[in-house]
Amino acid sequence: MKKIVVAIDGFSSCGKSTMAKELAREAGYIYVDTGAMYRAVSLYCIQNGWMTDSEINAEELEKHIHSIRIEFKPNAEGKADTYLNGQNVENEIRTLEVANGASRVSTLGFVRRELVRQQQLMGVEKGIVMDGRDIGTVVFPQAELKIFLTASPEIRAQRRLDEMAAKGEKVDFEEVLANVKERDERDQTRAESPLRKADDAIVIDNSALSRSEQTEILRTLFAEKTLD
Ligand SMILES: Nc1ncnc2c1ncn2[C@@H]1O[C@H](COP(=O)(O)OP(=O)(O)O)[C@@H](O)[C@H]1O
Ligand SMILES: Nc1ccn([C@@H]2O[C@H](COP(=O)(O)OP(=O)(O)O)[C@@H](O)[C@H]2O)c(=O)n1
Repeated sequence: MKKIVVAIDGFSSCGKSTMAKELAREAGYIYVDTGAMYRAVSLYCIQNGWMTDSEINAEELEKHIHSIRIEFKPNAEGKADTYLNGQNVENEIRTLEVANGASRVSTLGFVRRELVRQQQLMGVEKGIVMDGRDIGTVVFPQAELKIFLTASPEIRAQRRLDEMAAKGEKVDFEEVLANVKERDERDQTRAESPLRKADDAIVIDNSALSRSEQTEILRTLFAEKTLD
């Protein structure tokens, strides 16, 4: 079976990482959550006091961009946790505040260039499933399988709310919905690598699909692309 690159892009909280992780596990591929990388940069800015509600200190961030080390290491359950300069930040990066900051730092060209460079290095040997916003358009335009995942904003907000509630976090639906819509809007309208469907991407709307149904669709597409 030939090794390929699988690029999964789409809107916030629609299930990209759920399907990407599942496929990577089954195929024995590396899985990379590029959103976690933008979230780690966001957390780094917050920790250093470089991000307020209205501004990002882009000058300081640019000076330090090469000192930000992001790694993924398996935890006791075998899932990859995100590390920022040696610290496990997997839980910290999943807040709405960090998500919002991620969508703001991701508009900066020098941030995107550095993270894209690292992502391309991770995929040189193929055998990788990567999810994000620009994987099929910018990071791996030659990816053999490209998916553009979507679902209605209300369904996506409810899924994210359920996930946060399961972790014991108290957030309200309107707050999560506003966060999802604001990030979608910023992702689609930014000048640098805006979120858009690659011309050769396959669109999957999973609003009415279960996790296993969406994985089955992906599994079938993957099998077709990896036939020798
Ligand atoms: N088809 C689905 N039906 C219901 N919930 C789903 C489905 N796919 C994913 N989820 C859940 O939705 C939430 C967001 O999924 P996630 O994979 O983190 O999205 P993304 O990577 O696009 O942000 C998670 O809690 C996940 O378990
Ligand atoms: N390849 C990527 C991945 C994420 N991002 C940005 O990073 C933010 C967080 O990404 P994420 O994938 O963790 O977000 P969710 O879909 O999990 O809510 C997004 O809102 C995007 O603005 C990006 O610009 N490019």
